Amino acid sequence: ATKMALRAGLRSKRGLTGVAVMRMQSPPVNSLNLELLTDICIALEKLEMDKSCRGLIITSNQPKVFSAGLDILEMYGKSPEHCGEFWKAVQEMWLKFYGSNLVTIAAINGSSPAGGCLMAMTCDYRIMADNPRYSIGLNETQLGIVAPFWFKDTLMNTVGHRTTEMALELGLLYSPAEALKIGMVDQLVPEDQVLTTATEAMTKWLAIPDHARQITKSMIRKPTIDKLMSNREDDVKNFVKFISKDSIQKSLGVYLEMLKKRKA
Ligand SMILES: CCCCCCCCCCC/C=C/C(=O)SCCNC(=O)CCNC(=O)[C@H](O)C(C)(C)COP(=O)(O)OP(=O)(O)OC[C@H]1O[C@@H](n2cnc3c(N)ncnc32)[C@H](O)[C@@H]1OP(=O)(O)O
Repeated sequence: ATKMALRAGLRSKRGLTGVAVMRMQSPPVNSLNLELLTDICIALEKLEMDKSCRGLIITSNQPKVFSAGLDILEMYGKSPEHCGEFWKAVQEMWLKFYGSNLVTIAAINGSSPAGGCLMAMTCDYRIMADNPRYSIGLNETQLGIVAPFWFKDTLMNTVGHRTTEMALELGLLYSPAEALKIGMVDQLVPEDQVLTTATEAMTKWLAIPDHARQITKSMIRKPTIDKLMSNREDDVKNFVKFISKDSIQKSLGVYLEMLKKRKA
């Protein structure tokens, strides 16, 4: 049986029509594997074609975690062919979200490292739970891996050049308060208010005529999207070559062990 990895539906409560809520529910930590990425892309594609849908809130059904980022098990000990397929799915998710015509809001109700942070940053607006135990950021270098140029571009477009240098080179994970300070997230609220606040924020964004907002969004994001679009195949090749290196595989193995030991 196929596992439902997310729920998407159009809500009509409190006068808020045309807004879908996508809840990632891939236990234990919503790590982005091929199945979840594919489900997310298909759901977004359907919403994008649905004329009654104008906005999307993405959140998590897992406690304490928005998304643990890319599933390391999809990149560790796998064939080059598998790694290539996986990377295409990551690219697809980014392209669909970053270029979405919908108003997209991330309701970040838990930690959101690496690919989880990337996903949140593709949205138009980010609301995070004000819990100092949670963290968000692009921590790739801490795993001994390198975030590709389009991860870097997304971060730079969000927080600026100097902050990106520090954040990316040091692989920094920020507390919600720090993330707000550097502009990685836009608003902090108590944990139980993340979704309602996202709904309120959505009302403000939906007050703008769609065509004007969409053209403006595209004008700002298109150069970044085009850069990946014109380099997709090379980017896959680079990823496969990089991730297949013995030294990188070793780093990933050590990191996975560390995650397990930390738990014990
Ligand atoms: C020259 C340039 C070329 C460039 C080419 C490209 C190069 C490659 C670029 C790749 C980009 C990668 C992006 C990523 O997203 S990598 C993933 C990074 N993610 C992390 O570092 C997060 C790790 N996880 C955590 O910190 C915690 O799990 C978290 C805070 C999210 C939750 O903590 P919690 O205590 O609630 O949960 P546990 O740690 O106990 O985890 C539960 C189980 O889940 C496993 N787990 C966690 N995260 C992942 C993951 N990302 N992938 C796979 N598995 C994960 C964890 O091991 C536990 O498993 P067990 O129950 O079996 O022990």
